[in-house]
This record gives sequence, structure tokens and C-alpha cells, in this order.
Amino acid sequence: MSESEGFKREAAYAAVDRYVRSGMTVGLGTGSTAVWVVRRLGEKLASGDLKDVVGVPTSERTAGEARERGVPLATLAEARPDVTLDGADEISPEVNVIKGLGGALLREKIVAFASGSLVIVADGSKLVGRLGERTPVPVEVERFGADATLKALAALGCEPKLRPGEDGSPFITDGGNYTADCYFGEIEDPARLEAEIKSIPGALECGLFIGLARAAVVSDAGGLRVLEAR
Ligand SMILES: O=C(CO)[C@H](O)[C@H](O)COP(=O)(O)O
Repeated sequence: MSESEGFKREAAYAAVDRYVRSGMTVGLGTGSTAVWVVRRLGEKLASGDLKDVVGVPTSERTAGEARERGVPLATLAEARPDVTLDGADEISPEVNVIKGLGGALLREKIVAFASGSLVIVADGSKLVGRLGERTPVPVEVERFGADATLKALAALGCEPKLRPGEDGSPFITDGGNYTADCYFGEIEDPARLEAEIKSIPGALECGLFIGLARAAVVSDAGGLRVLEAR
């Protein structure tokens, strides 16, 4: 296992151990870090350390992993998550985050918003001084009128790029939408940018998760730590 994979695993295991108790419903994020959350839940359910835990998956990929690991699943209509554990692409000192490079941001935000709390799990490479420093803001875009939506996004001061899928044609999310990666550079006012993006009708949701996370569990060569949101 690579060093960074080891850090992801350490953060995910620590987050499950700290935030998940028997009887809880847990929102299951998407991505290589969230996979470790599912694996830890599967281990603890199999050993009997956790009982009656149900997961609400944010993607088909995560649902598949959960089924393989013996984590029972529910929909949001059936159960409201007590806590969601999910990865991130960038984490600011306030624990605002950019998500969506893994292609599941709309469902991730729906599940996080419906949850009692959102806890981010990540290796230390995701920590930044300011959001936008390294990654674009992904935006899930309705396919109808996508060209017009990309123009409206560009007018906010970015260069939107339609994300390609593996075969070169546009990547399609589980919900059947496009994703536009929008390069803004360092973002001065992420809450305002989130509101501006969401004022565009074809921009279904963006990867700025502002004021949503309660904490981030982060691991790197400096050790494991919990950053509380401020
Ligand atoms: O937002 C996401 C998926 O939409 C992921 O949580 C994010 O991209 C981090 O992924 P990884 O844990 O693989 O680094």
C-alpha cells in the first residue's frame, strides 16, 4: 500500500471508530478514502463491534463496495443519516471543502445536507490555505442546454472544462448529468461563489461545501488529527 493510501486508511478507520455507534445510519461518501470507511464498517459489523448500522450510499460505486463488504444499505427515503463520512479534494482551515473530483458531488451534497452531521476524512495532501488553490470547482450540469450553462459559468470568471469520461466522450454522473470542472484559482469568498454558481439554472450543484462539515479527520506524516469546523 502506498504511503498516501495508508494515511487515507488511518483517517477513515479513526473516523469510523470515533463517530459511528451501533444502531446508526451512516452516509457513505465516494472515492478512494470513502472506500476505507466502508471497509472499516464491514469489518466492525462482521466482528460484532458494531451492530445494526445501515449505510446510505452516495454513488453506485460505493453501493457496490458496501454490498461486497456486508454493509446493509438504505435510501434517504428510508433512513436519515446520523452522520456522513466522506472524502474531499481540498480542505480549508475552516473545514470548508471542495468535493467532486470523484464525480459524485450532487448525491454527496444531498446526503450530507440530509445528515445530522458531515465529517470529512482525508490524507494531509488535501489541506490548503485557501479553497481553489490547487483544484477546480466541479459543477454538475444538466445536459439540456449545457453550452449555455458553460458560458454562464465562464462569465463568473473561470474556465469551465467539460470532464471527459474514459472513452473520451463526456463523463456522465450516476444521475445522468455532465460535470464541468471550473478553474477559478484561489477563491476569496467561497459562500458567495457557491450562491452565484447555483443561480445558474443548468448548474445543478457545485463542489463547494461551505459550512456543511462539522470536522475533518486528517492523517499524514505529522500524525492523525481532528480539525473542528470554525
Ligand atoms: O468528492 C469526491 C467524489 O465526488 C471525493 O470524496 C473526492 O474526490 C476525494 O476522493 P479521494 O478520497 O479518492 O481522494
